[in-house]
Amino acid sequence: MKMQKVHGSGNDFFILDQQDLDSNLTEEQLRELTKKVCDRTNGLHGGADGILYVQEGHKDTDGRMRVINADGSEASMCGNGIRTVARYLSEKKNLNNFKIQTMYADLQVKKSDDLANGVQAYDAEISPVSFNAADLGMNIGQDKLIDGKIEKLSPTLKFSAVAVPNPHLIAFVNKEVLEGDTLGEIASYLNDGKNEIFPDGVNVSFVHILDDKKIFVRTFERGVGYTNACGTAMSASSLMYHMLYSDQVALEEKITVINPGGMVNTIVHKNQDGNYWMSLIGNATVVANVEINQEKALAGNFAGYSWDETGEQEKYEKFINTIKE
Ligand SMILES: N[C@H](CCC[C@H](N)C(=O)O)C(=O)O
Repeated sequence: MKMQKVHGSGNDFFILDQQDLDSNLTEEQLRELTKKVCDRTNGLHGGADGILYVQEGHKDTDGRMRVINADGSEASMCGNGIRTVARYLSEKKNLNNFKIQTMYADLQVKKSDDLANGVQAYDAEISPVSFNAADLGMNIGQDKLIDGKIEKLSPTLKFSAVAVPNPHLIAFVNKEVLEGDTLGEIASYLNDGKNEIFPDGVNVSFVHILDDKKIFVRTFERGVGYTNACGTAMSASSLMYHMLYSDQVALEEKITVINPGGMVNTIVHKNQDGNYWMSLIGNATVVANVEINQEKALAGNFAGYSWDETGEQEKYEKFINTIKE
């Protein structure tokens, strides 16, 4: 079985093309394989944040992406991941501008200018966007939450909840709170599988405004925990930045989003129907091509796999060092 180890802004995944399977996987096997492969301690070569499962897409698309989190749960979307799947399909089918089928939408993706030597980039549509509690799986006694309090979570912080379409809870904070433990405490509670506010969990992000049109986003992801970056979270945070600080950033203006794993650019759009959607532009790095015995991997036995590095990771790290200066 072949896979690619990839990342977008340091949010790392294995891409598994259904065509490369030794034998078809049941739904349960796909979840089990993901949990075993992604385990940071006993997994494949240091594990990953999830598996991006690629299949043939339906009409008017050139592929389908399913997102399986490291804990085996399935998500409706992955912003960093879809850029890497866009690159995978672009190179496999010689495409530059096409659509990828996801759980709730066929999303436009296109190759973007390299960010630096050897750092390829793609531009992905992030949509649909909803503020409705039902789309968020949120129970707070009201239908929307935009810059409002959830007293049970914090007496001071104000939150916004938006589905893109996976669910995000976002708070704008100062540097001290950004770097503190509050994010992990709130997110661990909301993803404990027992709380009544988000019974199905939620991705939680703290956002700190660095400068005009420049934000830092730190995310604790549903189904994973802290990640280097979360593409849908950075897109959702950019939308809330525009909505709550429209004096700083208007529609169609490029926002620079810094995260622990690197950076992306985002643009907030509004279509004729008045619906928001975002562009998420950032790296799509292939770290290595991997070959492993499928049956062994399903049993969590990773002896004897092949790991063929592309050399792109060191070019990505060189690029990151330039933006951190
Ligand atoms: N953990 C997310 C899915 C992965 C999203 C993230 N990796 C991204 O880049 O958008 C969820 O359960 O909704």
